[in-house]
Amino acid sequence: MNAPPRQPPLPLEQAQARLIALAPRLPIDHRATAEALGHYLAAPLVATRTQPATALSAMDGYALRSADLPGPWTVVGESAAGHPFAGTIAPGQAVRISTGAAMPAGADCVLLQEDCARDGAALALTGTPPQPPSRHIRPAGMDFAAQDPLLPTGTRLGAAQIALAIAAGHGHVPVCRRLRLAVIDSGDELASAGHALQSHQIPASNGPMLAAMAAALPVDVQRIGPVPDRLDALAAALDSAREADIVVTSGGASVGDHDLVRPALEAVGARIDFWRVAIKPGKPLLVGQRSAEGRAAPQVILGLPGNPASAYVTAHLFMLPLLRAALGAAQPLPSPLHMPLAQPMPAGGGRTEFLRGHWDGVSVTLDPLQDSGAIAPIARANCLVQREAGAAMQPEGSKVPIYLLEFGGFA
Ligand SMILES: Nc1nc2c(c(=O)[nH]1)N[C@H]1C(S)=C(S)[C@@H](COP(=O)(O)OP(=O)(O)OC[C@H]3O[C@@H](n4cnc5c(N)ncnc54)[C@H](O)[C@@H]3O)O[C@H]1N2
Ligand code: MOO
Repeated sequence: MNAPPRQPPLPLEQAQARLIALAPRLPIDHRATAEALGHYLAAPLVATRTQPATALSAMDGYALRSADLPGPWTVVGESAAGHPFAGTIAPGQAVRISTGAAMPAGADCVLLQEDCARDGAALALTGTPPQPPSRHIRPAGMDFAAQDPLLPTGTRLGAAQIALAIAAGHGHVPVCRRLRLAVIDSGDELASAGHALQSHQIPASNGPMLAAMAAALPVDVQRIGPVPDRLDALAAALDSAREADIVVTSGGASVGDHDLVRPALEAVGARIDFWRVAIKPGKPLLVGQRSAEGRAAPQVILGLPGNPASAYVTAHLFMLPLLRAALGAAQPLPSPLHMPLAQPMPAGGGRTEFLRGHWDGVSVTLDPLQDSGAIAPIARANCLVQREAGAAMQPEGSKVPIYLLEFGGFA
């Protein structure tokens, strides 16, 4: 049998760009805005209304004409939030006004109630008038005006973006449909969580970890496995994942006799796009694609290494960016912060590394245990620290690129 030509591992950025270019674009759906949390806008958000639609008071007090300062005035009515004053203010008149209430016609000034005294309908200035007189007025369109572009395509909808879309008049927003992700644990040594273990077994922790990482995105996860190290079993697992937009496997991606993800992919007719990336941990990462009848876009299969830290790091660098790209994110890749080291960082090796670390808000400490098979360090880390291949030793205080991890550390 001819061995496949062995390409050198791809540089990280090249591998990420190739994977993102394969991301299946999902059909667009119009979802109720209040239910679109975590989705990405599939079109720019444009205001359909003006906010505020009319000038409002920002404080509780009295609306009046600044030309009449320093008073006195006669209070002729009230403007409360949702209940505007119907008339027009004439010279010498004032209207009781509350925060968020419409400015009456003719008024151009709000006097704080703390700066005046009222006796029946008589109102007198006791403090300092506002400077400028319009200080406590929110003009019409202060926030946005109808037709204003508010958010670009690819913006993630969090709480504030949902508030803006609702305020801008969008009861529904265009977003992709939810993504279908299949996560396959593979390895003869794996047992499902909760099962009694023999000494040669370990709990299958990667699948739940990867599903949890995807949970913040609009993704429905199908968990498969643990699947034994047999070609037919892996091919059957891949077959049961045929409806998924994206399949993520963990384990069996390396060069051992029982590393069968690659042959299984070939057995189910997938095309391997690339295998191996020059990063540590995570080198044996595998990317393939398969087309199927009735499928608009080929399914992407991402084979992550089995070592838990390798799976965790590659899920941050590849799985989440792939999911975000498929969901229409403008910026699918994570961006680093640059933070000072609390300790010297030893020289780099032959691959770009992602060390498990802890940022305490001031500086970054590297975890003493960097074995890619260790789970405790990924659970206490709140950041990944990037060290370039061949980097010289970096002294304490040097700024290094770090990637913050959600739910990281003991916080
Ligand atoms: N001769 C070589 N050996 C290895 C190489 C190499 O280049 N030459 N690469 C090493 C690197 S780097 C990595 S990373 C690992 C990855 O191997 P696999 O992706 O084939 O993973 P497995 O061998 O199946 O498992 C590795 C390790 O992880 C544990 N594991 C697997 N799945 C899970 C899971 N779902 N939950 C928890 N733990 C899991 C598994 O028990 C093993 O301990 O290969 C090196 N070898
Ligand atoms: O690249 Mo492997 O992921 O070092 O352990």
